[in-house]
Amino acid sequence: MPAELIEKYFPNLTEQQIEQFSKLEELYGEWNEKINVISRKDMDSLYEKHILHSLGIAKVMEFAPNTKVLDIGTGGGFPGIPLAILFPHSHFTLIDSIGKKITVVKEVSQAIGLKNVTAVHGRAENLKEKFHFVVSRAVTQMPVFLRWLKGKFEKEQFNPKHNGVLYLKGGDLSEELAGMKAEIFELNKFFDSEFFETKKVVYLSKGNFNS
Ligand SMILES: C[S@@+](CC[C@H](N)C(=O)[O-])C[C@H]1O[C@@H](n2cnc3c(N)ncnc32)[C@H](O)[C@@H]1O
Repeated sequence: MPAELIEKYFPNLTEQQIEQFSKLEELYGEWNEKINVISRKDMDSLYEKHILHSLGIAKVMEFAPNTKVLDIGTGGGFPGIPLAILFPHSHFTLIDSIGKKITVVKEVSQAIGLKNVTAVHGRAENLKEKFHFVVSRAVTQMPVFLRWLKGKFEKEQFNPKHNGVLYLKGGDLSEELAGMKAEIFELNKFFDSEFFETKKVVYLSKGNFNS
């Protein structure tokens, strides 16, 4: 079962979490027939390239209960849905500017019984809510992304150890992150596969953006 790949790296999953991860293959397979949410060539490696990749964030940050997390440009639900399965006591708001992708997020979340996901159709820069963390994967260049974060963090709740941005990136980041105080975590330290050789989690705490 492909969900075994997830158990290999996250051995403390509950039965419910294992079932939820297991169901994703069929659900995304069905949705991909109707709407192209995941590139078709990647469907065979859904668990590695999308689910485990999304969970790279969980190797860097363990979200405490009641943490509010925003996933900007979630597409079909990455990294938000895998993280919401892994952290059932945190709340995840998944936003995308394309309505049909948000339909997929809503349907998949409902089908696996996720109670901690809110799916929003809209542009991230227009969202007025406040969060503790922002996560994202493959949406835009960091300087643009940082502008979208204005007003997204509660000032009085801001604690640099417990708030910030976790961004999944590939390739060379030196130019994009020039002048920023970023911590970079190489995912091949956590996951044993060629796919992760160039993949990283960029962690930005306050000081890099106008909260
Ligand atoms: C390349 S896809 C990545 C989707 C997903 N994060 C993933 O890794 O599979 C980028 C997504 O960002 C969304 N997007 C782009 N600009 C946005 C904005 N300003 N607000 C919300 N979503 C946006 C697009 O609609 C698209 O679904």
